[in-house]
Amino acid sequence: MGDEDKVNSEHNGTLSDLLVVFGITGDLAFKMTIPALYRLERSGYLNCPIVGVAIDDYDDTAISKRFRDSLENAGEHVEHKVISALLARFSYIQGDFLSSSTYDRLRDVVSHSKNPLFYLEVPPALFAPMVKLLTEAGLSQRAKVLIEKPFGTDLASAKALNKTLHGLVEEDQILRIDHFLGKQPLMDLAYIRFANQIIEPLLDRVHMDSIQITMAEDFGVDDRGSFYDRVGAIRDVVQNHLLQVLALVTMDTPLSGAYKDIWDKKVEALRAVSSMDIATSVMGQYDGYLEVPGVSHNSQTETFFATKVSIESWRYFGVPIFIRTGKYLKVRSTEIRVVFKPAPELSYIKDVSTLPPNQMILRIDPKPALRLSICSKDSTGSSGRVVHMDLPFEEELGRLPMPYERLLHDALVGEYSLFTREDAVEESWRIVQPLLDGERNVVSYQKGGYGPKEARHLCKGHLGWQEPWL
Ligand SMILES: NC(=O)C1=CN([C@@H]2O[C@H](COP(=O)(O)OP(=O)(O)OC[C@H]3O[C@@H](n4cnc5c(N)ncnc54)[C@H](OP(=O)(O)O)[C@@H]3O)[C@@H](O)[C@H]2O)C=CC1
Ligand SMILES: O=C1O[C@H](COP(=O)(O)O)[C@@H](O)[C@H](O)[C@H]1O
Repeated sequence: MGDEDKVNSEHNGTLSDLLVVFGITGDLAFKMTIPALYRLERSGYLNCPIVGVAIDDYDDTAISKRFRDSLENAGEHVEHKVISALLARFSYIQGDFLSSSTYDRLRDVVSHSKNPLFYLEVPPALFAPMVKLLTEAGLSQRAKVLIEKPFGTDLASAKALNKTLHGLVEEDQILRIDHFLGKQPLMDLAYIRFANQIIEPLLDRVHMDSIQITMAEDFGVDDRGSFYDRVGAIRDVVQNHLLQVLALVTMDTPLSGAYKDIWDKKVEALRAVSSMDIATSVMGQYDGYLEVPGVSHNSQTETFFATKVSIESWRYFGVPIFIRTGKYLKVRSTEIRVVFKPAPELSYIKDVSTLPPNQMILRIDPKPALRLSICSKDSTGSSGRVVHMDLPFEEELGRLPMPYERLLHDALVGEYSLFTREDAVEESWRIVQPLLDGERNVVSYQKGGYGPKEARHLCKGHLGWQEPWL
């Protein structure tokens, strides 16, 4: 976020002059939105009034306490000047989201705004009814509506939700959030790819063996049992986060930096991805999951998922993409790993075949960084070995904004490239849909490893899953 972002620059979206956060007393607001707004205030990026709406009665004292508790929980050092400025621009409206009187009360504030931004961080069942009530109240004409995930629960419901919303507002008034897209390394990925002659030309079937995308978590579903048990890993993180990651790794160069051009290329990339197949997928459930409060005693929900997909394009034909994610794995790590084909085994460098092939790793979490693993020769002997060239982002490139800080800022200033269009959402449901329809075979796995052993076979003929780079 640079100074130029403070004004509506080349981004061609709308500069919002009011932010209304529906669900300001909720869990997501507590964990993410309030800290993000605080950071934006501290950086001087907030220029408009903010209204929070929820059902409980909150007076100024209760709001102030909620904000301070949230910031403390986020480990934020609270500066008096900053929190005072944030609270000064904040007001609270109490009301039921399903009652038209709430929107009548909101009208007074919204009538002073040319371009309001309505952020719906509310239970997903309320997305459509709330946009309808906003529209009936005459509040949506010049507004943008920022919608949390999940957007649908399968292809049919995502299409139905899109259809309902399109009956109320235009597609370009809707911004769908996926917080992974606000992670700095994923935003930098396009730059790293397209600004480097030594990287982009190598990302093709001639040079690449495969791509591995890993999102490993070393914790379980904890207190989210009843939510997670209805969702599972595929809906929770694959359909959205990991397919967005895949689109960013494989998309072609957008025609320009305009968000619509970027969206076009991402959708094109997703359209080329094969639908996932149960035969080349593994679903697992960690031992002890059934004892988590809120989880059904005979649950078949997957807490681990691994799969292989392919891309129907001249460029990537024959390059398998391996994707895996799971709770209670050995480490917390999210990374993209490009495995290159081995160098030819010439008599001059015979031992190169004993070394792992070159790899390029983009670590998204924790500690974003880029690594190139190359084969070199040990100066004390004649044998080869693998060495790493590492670029730690924060040290080299400066402070990284948190995803919600970036996304809320972008939504406010009209930079929409990090949001998701209807066709991208529907394409990603299309890709996972066979897994939702098919007969599921969920195998158990022990905590602290890398999921069920069955997942290892997926990479047969390739390098095999690599231990994440930590
Ligand atoms: N929590 C998380 O970590 C994440 C959540 N999300 C998504 O964000 C959205 C919100 O999730 P989360 O914050 O966890 O949900 P919560 O249930 O914690 O919060 C929902 C908010 O909406 C309010 N609310 C609910 N129903 C009504 C109503 N009829 N009238 C007025 N207020 C109402 C709640 O008020 P009250 O508290 O008083 O009931 C609360 O402020 C969901 O779409 C979720 O999928 C996405 C990623 C992560
Ligand atoms: O959306 C979700 O993402 C988190 C992981 O996000 P991260 O930014 O902390 O890596 C995941 O734990 C959660 O189950 C899911 O709902």
